[in-house]
Parts: sequence; C-alpha cells; structure tokens
Amino acid sequence: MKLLIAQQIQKKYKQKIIVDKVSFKVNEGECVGIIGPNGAGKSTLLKMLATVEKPSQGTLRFHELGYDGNIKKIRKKVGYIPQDIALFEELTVKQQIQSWSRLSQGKIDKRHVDDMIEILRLNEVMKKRTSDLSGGWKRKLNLCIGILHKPELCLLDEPTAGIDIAARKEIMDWLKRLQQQGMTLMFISHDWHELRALSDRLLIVDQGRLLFDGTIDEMKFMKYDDGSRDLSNIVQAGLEYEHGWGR
Ligand SMILES: Nc1ncnc2c1ncn2[C@@H]1O[C@H](COP(=O)(O)OP(=O)(O)OP(=O)(O)O)[C@@H](O)[C@H]1O
Repeated sequence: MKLLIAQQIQKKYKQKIIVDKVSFKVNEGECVGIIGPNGAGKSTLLKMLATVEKPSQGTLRFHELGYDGNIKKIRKKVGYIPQDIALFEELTVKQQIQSWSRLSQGKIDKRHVDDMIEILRLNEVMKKRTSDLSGGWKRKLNLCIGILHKPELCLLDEPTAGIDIAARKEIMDWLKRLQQQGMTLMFISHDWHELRALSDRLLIVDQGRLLFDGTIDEMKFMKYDDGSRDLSNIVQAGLEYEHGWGR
C-alpha cells in the first residue's frame, strides 16, 4: 500500500530552484534512505514531506489525503526530526518528555514512549537538566520527542550526525525497532553503513533533482550521464563500501 506519493514537487526560494520536479512513492513499512552532496536539497525535500515547507509546484499525498487543506491531519500521522535541536533547556529530561507529551495533539501510547526511553537509554539521564546534557544525549532526546505521538511516517534529518559510535548504534537499533513495529521511515544520511543497514531503498538527490530511486544492489547498474563528480563520488564510495565494485 502506498503511504506517500510525491508528484513533480518543486521548491523555489526567490528564483532559485532548490528541489526540481521530484516524484517518488513510499510504501507502508518501508525504510527509505536519502543521500546526496551538501546543498543538494535533501533537507528542503524532507521539510516539504513534513509540511514545514510548502512546495512551489507539484502535489503530495499521504494515503488518500492531499497535503493542501489537510496539514493538521497529516501532522498527526507524520513525525519530523530536524537537525536542529529545539528543546526547553531548563527542564529535566523527564519534565521535557512530559511537557511534549502534553503538547501532543494525538493520544500518547505510554508503552511506545517507555520503549523508546529504554532503547535510547534515556532513563539514565531522566533527572538531568537538558542544558547539562552532552550533544549526543540531546540528540537522542530530540529523536524521542519527535515521535512521541507514534506517527505512521517518521522523517529524520541526519539522525546520527555528530554523535559517538555507541550512541549511534543505539539510534540505529531504535530505528530498526521502529521499522519492525511497522513505522515507515525516511532518513537523510551521509553514512553508507547506516544506509546499508537500514534502508530498503535509496533516493539519491543532486542539485535538487532525484537521480536515483532503487535498492543499493540496483545502484551498481547506475550510469552517470551528467558528469556530476560529487554524485559519482558518493555512488563510488557506496559501491566501495559494499563489495569493492567501484575500484
Ligand atoms: N529558506 C531558504 N531560503 C533560501 N535558500 C535556502 C533556504 N533553505 C535552503 N536554502 C538553500 O537551498 C539549498 C539546499 O539546501 P538543503 O539544506 O536542502 O540541502 P541539503 O542537501 O540538506 O544539504 P546538507 O547535506 O548540507 O544538509 C542550499 O543552497 C541552501 O542554501
């Protein structure tokens, strides 16, 4: 079953095209990785899917709901975790989770929340003030808060950026657990290990365009016809990571 359908979506800031007529579909329960060079338009694409930005052109549908006129309903079903961390710094972790749960428009499933707290090991820092947490802990807390309402689709912008290997593994395990529970995931990453471990499918974005939509295994048949060095390097790195095909 299709969960999300993007048709020819475009985003312009002033006259500059940031996302250029991108179309793709996401099935229920799928995990889609998004990769591309810096400034390619990945975050802007994710923001449109999250209803944070409105496409300048094109259409987005979530199940049978068009994004136009249904933003409130869609936000209940979609979780978005941006790179920036927006937390109440003066609250303890426990208060933070309680406050965001109260602010949530949907019903909170306590088991889901407890499960996230456990797997992200947030119970170790429950009494700490948010302002006293390290960057990695803040990121984990931010991730937990972004999907307190147990959305059907979770959109993550570089969920493991700038954190240590142990915490990264916890986040990966947590994402796998969410996927096993049936959540549909889309995540931006620059890390082939993560993309390989989590994604069923890959979207490669460059200069606002969708250059590839398929499995990592299908990627080895990809032809570069636009001479994009950055993209070739990204694909090359992926292939080298896989089996040394690119060497
Ligand atoms: N609100 C905005 N106004 C004007 N330009 C913007 C705005 N947001 C993003 N851009 C521009 O759009 C381009 C793509 O940005 P975006 O953050 O989507 O790229 P990205 O692929 O996520 O990059 P990175 O991997 O570095 O995070 C950049 O050139 C950026 O400067």
